[in-house]
Amino acid sequence: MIKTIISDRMAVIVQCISSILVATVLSTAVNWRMGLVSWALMPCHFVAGLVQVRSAKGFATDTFKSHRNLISLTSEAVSNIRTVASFVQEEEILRKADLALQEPMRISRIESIKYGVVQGISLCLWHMTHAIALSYTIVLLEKRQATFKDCVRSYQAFAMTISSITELWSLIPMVLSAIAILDPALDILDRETQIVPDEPKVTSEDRIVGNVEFEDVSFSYPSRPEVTILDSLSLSIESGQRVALVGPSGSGKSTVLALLLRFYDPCKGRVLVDGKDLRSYNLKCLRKQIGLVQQEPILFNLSIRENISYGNEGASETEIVEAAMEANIHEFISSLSKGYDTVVGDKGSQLSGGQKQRIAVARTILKKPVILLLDEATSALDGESERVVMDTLGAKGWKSKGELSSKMTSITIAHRLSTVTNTDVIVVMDKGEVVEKGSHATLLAASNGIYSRLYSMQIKGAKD
Ligand SMILES: Nc1ncnc2c1ncn2[C@@H]1O[C@H](COP(=O)(O)OP(=O)(O)OP(=O)(O)O)[C@@H](O)[C@H]1O
Repeated sequence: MIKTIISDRMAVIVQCISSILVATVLSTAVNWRMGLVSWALMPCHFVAGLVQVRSAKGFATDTFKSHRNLISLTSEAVSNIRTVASFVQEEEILRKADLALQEPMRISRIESIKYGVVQGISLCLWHMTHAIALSYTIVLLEKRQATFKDCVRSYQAFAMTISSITELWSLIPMVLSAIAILDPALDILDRETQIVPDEPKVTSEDRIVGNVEFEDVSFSYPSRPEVTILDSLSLSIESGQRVALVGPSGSGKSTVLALLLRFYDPCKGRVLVDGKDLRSYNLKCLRKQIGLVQQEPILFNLSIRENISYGNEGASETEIVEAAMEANIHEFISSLSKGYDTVVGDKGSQLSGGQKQRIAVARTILKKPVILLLDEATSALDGESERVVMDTLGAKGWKSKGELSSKMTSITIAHRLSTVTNTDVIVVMDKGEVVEKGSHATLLAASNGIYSRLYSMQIKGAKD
């Protein structure tokens, strides 16, 4: 609609405006008295048009808002079609869609009637101006203040302005609909990030080694500022260390990763990498050195090769295959008839959860991050595959600051504790605080601890 307005309608709008100007000047040039009448009647046209526009504006905006509910319902239902089908919610979605359409229909009915009445009134006003102009032409003729020829010419020129004004106003509702569509889009485009108002330039200092420190960090999400998620959390991780974050759901584990990636800034305290506050780093440069694999990996409707090399477009075929081997997915890819050229479908829908996770791990391995963040990244893998992937990741090390770091720093979040028994340090979180910290053996030895309780429960569950 915006394209139509800009490319087609704009030309008509310019044409109308120039016709109005030319016709009024022409009418004045032929007979100045008639010209003055044209000018005098012009405000009537505009008042009529203004009334129309005001009614049209409400019409366009309200229906757009009500349709937005329907659009969000439909797109959500389509993208989550399996969940909808498994809960047999098709009828319910249709019912909700029907309900969502009631409001636009009601508004449309009322507004159409209102719009029709207003349109009628303004047309009546325009015809009245015709009548006034014609009556005045007769007066001029009777008083012999103009010849019949000039009266006809001048009146015809005046009549041209009316048709142009009518056409101009009839385009206004369409322009307003386009603005109603454009407004929310521009709102999003104009949003400024609060994270990097003044991004520092990239310096050699921005190359990191991978020491991480949370210094007395407190945090609440901007959408729920009254709920404290992290409460004076302090945590120190050395370069190359493999750390696991465990604890009850909602204890703030993923939030720790979000702060490290600087998706948010802490409300209190500091997050430091190599002793330097995250806020002093060039954000893009910092994020390039941190790899994140999430539980629900985001794959694109592209080939497996393109999905693995996403963000590393320059990677060679050998590097891609190596990454796939390390993520324990090469064998599966090779078994496909199109191999690495297989397209994975929308959001990777043609792959299993574990295959998607391994492709996401391969993508991150290819990125060669200095710090690796795994948020339930291997939860969909069977025990054997998970062990292979975790062992590969645990042994990884990249060149940083000109030296080969022994291992990359990794922070792993896992609910399945068997995933993290081999890590150097296990940090147990509860209600946004670190409540226990140590190796698997140390934490298990404290028989009253949360970790040992969680672990025995999982072992018992597995045996049962
Ligand atoms: N974007 C957000 N806005 C508001 N609150 C949020 C947001 N994301 C998470 N939370 C809240 O923050 C708290 C901590 O969430 P977080 O995801 O860090 O926990 P978690 O320990 O990783 O949980 P899980 O193990 O279930 O993934 C939760 O109570 C959650 O409801």
